[in-house]
Amino acid sequence: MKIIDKNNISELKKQKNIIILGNFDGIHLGHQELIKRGIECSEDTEYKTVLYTFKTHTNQNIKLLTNNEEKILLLKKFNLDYVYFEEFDEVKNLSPEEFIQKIIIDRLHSDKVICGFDFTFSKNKSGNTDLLKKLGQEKNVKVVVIDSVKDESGEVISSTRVRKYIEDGNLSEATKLLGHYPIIAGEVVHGKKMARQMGFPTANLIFENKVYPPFGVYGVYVKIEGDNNIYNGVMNLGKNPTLKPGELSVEVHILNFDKFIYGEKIIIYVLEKISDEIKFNGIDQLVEKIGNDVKYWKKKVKDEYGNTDKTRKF
Ligand SMILES: Cc1cc2nc3c(=O)[nH]c(=O)nc-3n(C[C@H](O)[C@H](O)[C@H](O)COP(=O)(O)O)c2cc1C
Ligand SMILES: Nc1ncnc2c1ncn2[C@@H]1O[C@H](COP(=O)(O)OP(=O)(O)O)[C@@H](O)[C@H]1O
Repeated sequence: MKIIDKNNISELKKQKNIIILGNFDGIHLGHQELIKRGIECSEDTEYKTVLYTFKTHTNQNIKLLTNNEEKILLLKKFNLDYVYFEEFDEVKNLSPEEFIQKIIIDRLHSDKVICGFDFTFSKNKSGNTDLLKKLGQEKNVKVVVIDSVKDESGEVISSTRVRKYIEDGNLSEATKLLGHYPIIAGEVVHGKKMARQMGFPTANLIFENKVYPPFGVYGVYVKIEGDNNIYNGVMNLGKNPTLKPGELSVEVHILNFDKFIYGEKIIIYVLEKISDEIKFNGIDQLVEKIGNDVKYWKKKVKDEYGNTDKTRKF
């Protein structure tokens, strides 16, 4: 899977491409169905698959489930040929005709696109799937529109619903709609070097302006780039009221692990909440509390998550 943008696109001219269109925030089960259908359309043909998405989401007023790096990590498990990141500013004022001619046909060298039932495009979202089909006929571009994917109660799966579940702390429902655990990924940065002294070193990630579950301590899995193991861990997400008041952080203590991983990329899969963040008056109480969180999670992992590889949702 190659990551490309408009400056890095010459390869697309070597073949015809199927374009899979959307924002793809979260890569939930609806997105996954669309991707699979796009890949199916390319099978036994000379076509390559290009997932077309945006460097910045088309709606700038919402917090996102996934930054671009997280999106790429989640897309890796599909057999896509390319992921193309578009500058939204460049296409947002195009007319529907211009979008098809300049972007789909000329830029992406395509005559086949696939999108979801609610896809909109062009200036002021003036283009919808009907118009896309109509323009496609005129310009010899085949347009496939897939129906909405629903959950077991018949409700349409959407990024909006997943955002709400995560912000409300309903991680099991979010995981159902996503088809994978909610993830937090990034590069390990330096913290205040206090956690190690307490006996629980934590790998810190930058706290971003994105959708997070409510502040607190969570049981998680951790994957480190270049390391095939899946580690258990406990993550503290929040304000660190005892030691770093006012500082927002994401940090994870990885169980049975003792290596420096500064600068390395990790993915945290968030499973369930263990406890709230409490403000203590002394470090001893904090150390005891963290110890209890770790003990609780170790037991839970052993009793409930141990040997359940088949049910893990990565
Ligand atoms: C499992 C776990 C539970 C934590 N619970 C709390 C808590 O209840 N209250 C609190 O003020 N900080 C809590 N923390 C945060 C740490 O006390 C501390 O701020 C942090 O680990 C220092 O990190 P640093 O040295 O990496 O900067 C918790 C951390 C972990 C790993
Ligand atoms: N079990 C572990 N879990 C998380 N990080 C660990 C662990 N063992 C060693 N480390 C390393 O130690 C660092 C954390 O130590 P810590 O004292 O919390 O420093 P910092 O404040 O810089 O995060 C991590 O960034 C990582 O490189």
